[in-house]
Amino acid sequence: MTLDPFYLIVSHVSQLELLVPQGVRLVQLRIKGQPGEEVRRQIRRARDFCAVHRAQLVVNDYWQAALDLKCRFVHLGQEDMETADFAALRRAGVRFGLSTHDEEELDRALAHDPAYVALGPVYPTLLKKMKWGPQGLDRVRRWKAMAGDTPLVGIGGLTPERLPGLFEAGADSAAVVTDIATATNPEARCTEWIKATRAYVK
Ligand SMILES: Cc1ncc(COP(=O)(O)OP(=O)(O)O)c(N)n1
Ligand SMILES: Cc1ncsc1CCOP(=O)(O)O
Ligand SMILES: [Mg+2]
Repeated sequence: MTLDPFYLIVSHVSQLELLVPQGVRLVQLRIKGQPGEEVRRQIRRARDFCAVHRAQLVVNDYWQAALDLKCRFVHLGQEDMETADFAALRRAGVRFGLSTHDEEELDRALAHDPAYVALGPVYPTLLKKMKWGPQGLDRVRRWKAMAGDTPLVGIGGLTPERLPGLFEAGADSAAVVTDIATATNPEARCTEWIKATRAYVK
């Protein structure tokens, strides 16, 4: 499976509705700290919006809601993997991407035959406190070699300026939250990302 090289991550469906029409092909809805009903309302809205705009929606964390609402793709972290029903996801044909931060996690993730593995944080991130320091581009290179045919997503502290290094190191896709969410003009910044990643479409 080929992944678009630009992987946008948003925290609310309204951001998705603002940015996807710029030409985003791969977008994750990463909702935190909301009641279940609100989460499902946003997932439903994102699902329908992405279908109209031919963007691939990835639902973060809420794999059961994704199954119930007939979404096709989820992202799971290591803790999420402990509770996820992989058999049910497979039966429903729901693809999944998995977070990894060290080699043990990478081995565990690859054993599930995911649609991609993500490595982060490649650079320092402001989004959340993490127990891992910046992984760096050598680690991206190593992950690419170990992941074989499984696509590799880089995440954490990415900016358009950092993309050539990331892709040269072997990443297939670059995921971003902060650089776009905190931009003075997120739409314009999103367009910059789209332009900066087009050369890496496979
Ligand atoms: C593409 C991508 N990579 C990594 C993550 C992080 O997932 P996780 O470790 O479960 O942390 P939260 O995002 O749930 O806080 C991601 N969401 N997307
Ligand atoms: C959720 C997550 N997982 C690894 S880094 C990260 C933060 C997102 O990256 P950024 O906000 O720096 O673009
Ligand atoms: Mg998670």
